[in-house]
Amino acid sequence: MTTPLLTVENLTLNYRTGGDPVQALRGVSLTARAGEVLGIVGESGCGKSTLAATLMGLAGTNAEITDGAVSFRGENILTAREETRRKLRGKHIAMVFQDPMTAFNPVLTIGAQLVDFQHNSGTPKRQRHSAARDMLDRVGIPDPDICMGRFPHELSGGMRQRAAIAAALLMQPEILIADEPTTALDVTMEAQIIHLLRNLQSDYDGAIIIVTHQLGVIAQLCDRVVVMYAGQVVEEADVDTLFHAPRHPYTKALIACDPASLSIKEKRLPTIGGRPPDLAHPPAGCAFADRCAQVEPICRTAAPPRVEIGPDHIAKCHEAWS
Ligand SMILES: Nc1ncnc2c1ncn2[C@@H]1O[C@H](COP(=O)(O)OP(=O)(O)OP(=O)(O)O)[C@@H](O)[C@H]1O
Repeated sequence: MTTPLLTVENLTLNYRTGGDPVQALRGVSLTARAGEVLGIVGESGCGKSTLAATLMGLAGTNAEITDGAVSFRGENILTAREETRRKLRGKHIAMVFQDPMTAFNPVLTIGAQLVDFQHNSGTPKRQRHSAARDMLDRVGIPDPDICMGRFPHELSGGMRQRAAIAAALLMQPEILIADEPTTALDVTMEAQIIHLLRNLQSDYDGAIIIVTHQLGVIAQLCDRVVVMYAGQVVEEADVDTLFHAPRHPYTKALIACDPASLSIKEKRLPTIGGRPPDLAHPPAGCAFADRCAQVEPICRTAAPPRVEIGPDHIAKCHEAWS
């Protein structure tokens, strides 16, 4: 097993609101290892984006981390000085967002921005220019020289996302976090970006973390998967085990109720009856109990244990063995 690059331990985060705090992350633990693609999947509101932002040291201003650690190569990002965090973000951990426009300044050309993103690299401008051009080529932009002179709005959505991936990769980060990288794209573009990310993975030594609500993206891209529900990790497994031998009733329901969702054409997670709990008042027992087909009385009163089903396979459930 390779050493973890990033370790998240018992991460607990509340959003301060006018009323009771929203408990967006409730004891999240996971690891991302060099050379793997880790998927984080769950329905809207389960805490995926909060987790991704916190991994970048970018939790919102009303977010309060009340417990836990996020360690990159052994250093806790959460307690590091802002300068260290900025360096980590610029050089070691990069992020690609759902809307690639957010990666770029609309009034500067793609080339000017890609050159500028490397300003801390210490290399001369001409070298940065050719590194930018080569990276656009590597992410499959057909005419990188022309693209360098274009403004962001002059590119199609798919090309813009490629350019955003190029921007993220320019500093050769050890961790690439992609938050819903294909959600804003049409099916054809989406397939192309998945293909690109899969190809990148083969010659990338770092870890790629994909945050998505699409099981199809997970199935096509990931080595290992973390399933989140109501601010917690409810199951973690390698991708084959997750799809063929899921142990948490939430994962089972997602997969069983709509096998077609494994196609990337399906943009939504399959719907299962009921709704997740209000994270300002999560229940004492299992957060999934009200929607669970296997619910037992204990599920309503006691928090489920973290059960180790096998190597690298855990499920947080009272009924994980049934
Ligand atoms: N700034 C904020 N202030 C208060 N509550 C917030 C804030 N941001 C997110 N939340 C709440 O925290 C919980 C987790 O939200 P988050 O956006 O991380 O989930 P998500 O799984 O990424 O959902 P989506 O896919 O819809 O973005 C939700 O209940 C959400 O309403």
